[in-house]
Amino acid sequence: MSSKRCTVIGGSGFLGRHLVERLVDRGYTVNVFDIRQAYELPGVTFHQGDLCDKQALLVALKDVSIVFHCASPAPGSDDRALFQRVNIDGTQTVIQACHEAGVQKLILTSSASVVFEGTDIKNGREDLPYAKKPIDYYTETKIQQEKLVLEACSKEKGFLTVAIRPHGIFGPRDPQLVPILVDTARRGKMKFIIGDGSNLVDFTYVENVVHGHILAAEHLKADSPLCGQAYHITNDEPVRFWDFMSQILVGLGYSAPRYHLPYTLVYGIALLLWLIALVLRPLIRIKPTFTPMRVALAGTHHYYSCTRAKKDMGYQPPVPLQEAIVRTVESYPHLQKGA
Ligand SMILES: NC(=O)c1ccc[n+]([C@@H]2O[C@H](COP(=O)([O-])OP(=O)(O)OC[C@H]3O[C@@H](n4cnc5c(N)ncnc54)[C@H](O)[C@@H]3O)[C@@H](O)[C@H]2O)c1
Ligand SMILES: CC(C)=CCC[C@@H](C)[C@H]1CC[C@H]2C3=C(CC[C@]12C)[C@@]1(C)CC[C@H](O)[C@@H](C(=O)O)[C@@H]1CC3
Repeated sequence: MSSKRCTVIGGSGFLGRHLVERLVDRGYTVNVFDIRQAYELPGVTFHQGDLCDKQALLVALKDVSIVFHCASPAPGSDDRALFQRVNIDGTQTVIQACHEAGVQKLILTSSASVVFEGTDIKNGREDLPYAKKPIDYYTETKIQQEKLVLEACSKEKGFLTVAIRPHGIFGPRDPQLVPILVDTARRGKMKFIIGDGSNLVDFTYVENVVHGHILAAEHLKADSPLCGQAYHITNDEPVRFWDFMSQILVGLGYSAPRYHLPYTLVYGIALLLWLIALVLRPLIRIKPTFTPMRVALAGTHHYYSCTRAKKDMGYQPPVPLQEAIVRTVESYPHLQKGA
């Protein structure tokens, strides 16, 4: 079995597609497994299916030595049952299918948010405990998913696993950060800075996240320190949350937020709106823009050390933050003001 045959589960998604493109450039033979086929690429074989379906997965894992698992329901979905089914039960199915297909390495896309509880994290390392009170179902199930994958690592069975924990991925084709930001600005809701605006955060360019995944796959060996470990992958350039948002907004022709609102006030309002939405759910579906999670992410410090990734796999982010912002802004001409 060639060590350059791999399957990307979730390969139609934002991160997954960038990963697939890079793998192809590096001479890998790539299968994509996803519930939808979003594009076509020479040399890539698509398998459409649900990762909870082991038989469908087994077809896509045949003769493959590396599996990248970067599928997940969208974090904004509030569907607890879906998160449980895909991120927990589905990941168990992925592990089982890897065993049956003789896959040697599984690289999971986890998230740095598995340790975030809505309060400041400054230069957080991987040995921080998992969040005891995860801020949403997405995070709750990402924690369980990461545990499952890391516990499955077995040198005896010849099945090695590692988890990559990116934070705040952005870049061309991102369906989330920039589109939500622009939509919020177009509705006139991006005038305010939550808190004093000094909170530092990691935003990570998608190509750097891809680089971290490929390094992890190539360094994961039975005698390497990567086995069964989690790694933060960031741009290693924490930035003020509101400076980052302002740069994207101004780059796209919108005004930067200017007026300050106290963090506790906005968080309280977001919590109240979330409760109202929950109570009214049987009658009407309301999706507030400023959820408690978004307010917490916008008003606290959350940046992470990637010293472990530098030491164990020689990670350095190839694309610096300023260049990444410019490339991202240029990639969204349709979201420019007035477009
Ligand atoms: N975007 C971020 O800021 C960020 C940060 C940290 C971690 N992550 C993680 O990175 C991974 C990729 O995120 P993304 O931003 O590219 O999301 P995305 O929504 O663009 O991609 C996820 C892909 O998974 C697929 N998928 C969902 N359910 C599936 C199922 N049951 N079976 C098969 N495929 C399924 C979707 O069709 C989609 O193509 C996720 O695991 C996410 O938790 C994302
Ligand atoms: C206040 C406001 C409405 C800002 C608009 C931008 C937000 C939509 C955006 C800012 C930080 C982002 C973020 C995520 C989603 C989009 C944001 C809230 C994640 C929660 C997505 C899931 C990842 O796993 C998280 C991670 O650990 O990287 C992201 C954290 C940052």
